[in-house]
Amino acid sequence: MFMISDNKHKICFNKGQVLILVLITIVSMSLAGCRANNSEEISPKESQYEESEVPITQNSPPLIEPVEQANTEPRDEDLVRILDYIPSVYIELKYATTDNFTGKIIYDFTDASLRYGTIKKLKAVQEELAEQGYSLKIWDAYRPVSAQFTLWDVCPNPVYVANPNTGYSSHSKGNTIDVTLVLSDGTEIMMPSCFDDFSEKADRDYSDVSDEAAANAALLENTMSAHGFNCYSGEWWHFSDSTAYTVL
Ligand SMILES: C[C@@H](N)C(=O)N[C@H](C)C(=O)O
Ligand SMILES: [Zn+2]
Repeated sequence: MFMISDNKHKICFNKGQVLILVLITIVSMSLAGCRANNSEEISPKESQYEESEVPITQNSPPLIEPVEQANTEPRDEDLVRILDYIPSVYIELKYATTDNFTGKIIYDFTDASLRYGTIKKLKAVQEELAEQGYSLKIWDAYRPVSAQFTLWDVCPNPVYVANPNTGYSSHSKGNTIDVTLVLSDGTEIMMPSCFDDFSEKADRDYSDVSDEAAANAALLENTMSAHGFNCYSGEWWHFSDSTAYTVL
């Protein structure tokens, strides 16, 4: 027999009751411990953090991050950000906005990327143009195959959009750009047509545009050509590195 007492009360327990009290105390303490451990694992703060770590979309370019390069020069076939190597170039990716012939956002990234080997050639173009007061302005560079299907759905004309059902656009190989010419301070100049103007003004026969537009288009074409780019006859803005790569 056990007894607990204060000035006014006395409570007596037999051995069985004491044993039950001890068991209840042990079970309560271990349940409290479990709850404490679990609350550490699934605290709201941590679960929110994990959700924000999943921003990758299927359209993201398969870029080689500078950190992976460990201060060494990339390999020619590495897909890298153009601005990391040619910071003076202007970039306005039309398919990252609704300001393109589809009226829709075609891909969800805003970094323009190309093969490093192609960027080296483009850098030489930019330097030569800068000496004359001009700069490149890039409208499109690496383009995922999924984006090509979207463009083809809206404009199934192989002169203006490469058919992804029968081959790949060279944009999806990371060695091709859609580019125009501007002044070094970014001022627009006369060119044969707007981007993706799918009319006769788009081709490289400049006899149907003003002398000024023809001269500017010729300067862009000749400089790109001199540094190893092939100039697509159907679109004055479309250039491919003469070095071939596979689809990414
Ligand atoms: C859609 C246009 N900007 C373009 O790049 N056309 C060529 C032919 C392509 O789709 O590769
Ligand atoms: Zn193009």
